[in-house]
Amino acid sequence: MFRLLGAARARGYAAHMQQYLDLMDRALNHGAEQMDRTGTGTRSVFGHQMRFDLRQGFPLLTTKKLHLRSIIIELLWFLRGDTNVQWLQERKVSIWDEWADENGDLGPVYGKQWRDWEAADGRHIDQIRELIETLKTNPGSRRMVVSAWNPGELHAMALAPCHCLFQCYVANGKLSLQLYQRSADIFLGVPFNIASYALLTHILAQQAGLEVGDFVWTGGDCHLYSNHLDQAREQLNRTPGPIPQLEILRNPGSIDAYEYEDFVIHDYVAQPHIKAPVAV
Ligand SMILES: Nc1nc(=O)c2c([nH]1)NC[C@@H]1CN(c3ccc(C(=O)N[C@@H](CCC(=O)O)C(=O)O)cc3)CN21
Ligand SMILES: O=c1ccn([C@H]2C[C@H](O)[C@@H](COP(=O)(O)O)O2)c(=O)[nH]1
Repeated sequence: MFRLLGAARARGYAAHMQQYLDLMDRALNHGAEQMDRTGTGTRSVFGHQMRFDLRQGFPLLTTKKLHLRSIIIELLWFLRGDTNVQWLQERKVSIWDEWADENGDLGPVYGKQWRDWEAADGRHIDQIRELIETLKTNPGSRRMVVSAWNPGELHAMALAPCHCLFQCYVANGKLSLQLYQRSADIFLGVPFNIASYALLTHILAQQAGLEVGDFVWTGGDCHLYSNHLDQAREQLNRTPGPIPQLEILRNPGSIDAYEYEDFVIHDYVAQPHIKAPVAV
């Protein structure tokens, strides 16, 4: 009986992360060849959706080893409202270095827009605090949207937001979250983005006293860079492994009090890392 349940869960999970490989396969074999801002060239498709039932487990890619530490620290950095890479560098996370100026600044990117959106009338809007308040007091709301896409400040950002908007939804005590990602680097960025928003869903659910539901990933321009094609083929030859599980060791009582050490991933058995250059 337990063996059967385990097998069913593994099959469910294989379907879980198989969705990522399906997107990769679609771009590789049916994508349009495009030139892009970075001068690298891509194969891209427009419009794609994946759905991860977070009760089955945590959607961390097993067909290539991922550095979960960078993902957790980056999310905590967004939640701090921080937009300077110094805090990341002090924690040995270098994924934003290429885009920072000589002072480490990225301009008013995610952290700024999430925690301190400046309105035309001078108000400062903490979208994350307001979201948690609404999740607690009016979970049926259809307006639980957080946007990093601030057209008035795009010119000052080192990179326009890729994961630019998300919406929350509560039914039967379960929190679901859908992300709209306008531009998606399938090989490097997307595995990070899926894990990051799955983690955010767990954190928001904990703060609002809810269970987790689905994380829905919706992509706009979904592309494989031309210097990631061999790596993609290698990954497509691999089969997803069993589902890892996330444990949050304590409830720190506030969205602002999480620490890296609060998160533990269990049963993460991944195939070897595959290196790929990032397009700047
Ligand atoms: N072209 C491009 N793709 C991205 O995914 C991306 C950007 N640019 N610019 C902004 C951020 C930075 N992000 C990044 C940047 C680098 C890696 C990267 O090099 N990942 C390696 C090692 C990661 C580590 O050091 O932990 C990987 O193999 O996943 C991933 C995401 C996501 N974003
Ligand atoms: O979280 C992220 C951040 C960035 N990306 C990728 C998507 C694109 O390949 C580049 C951004 O270039 P644009 O010309 O601004 O679209 O970075 C990602 O996948 N995930």
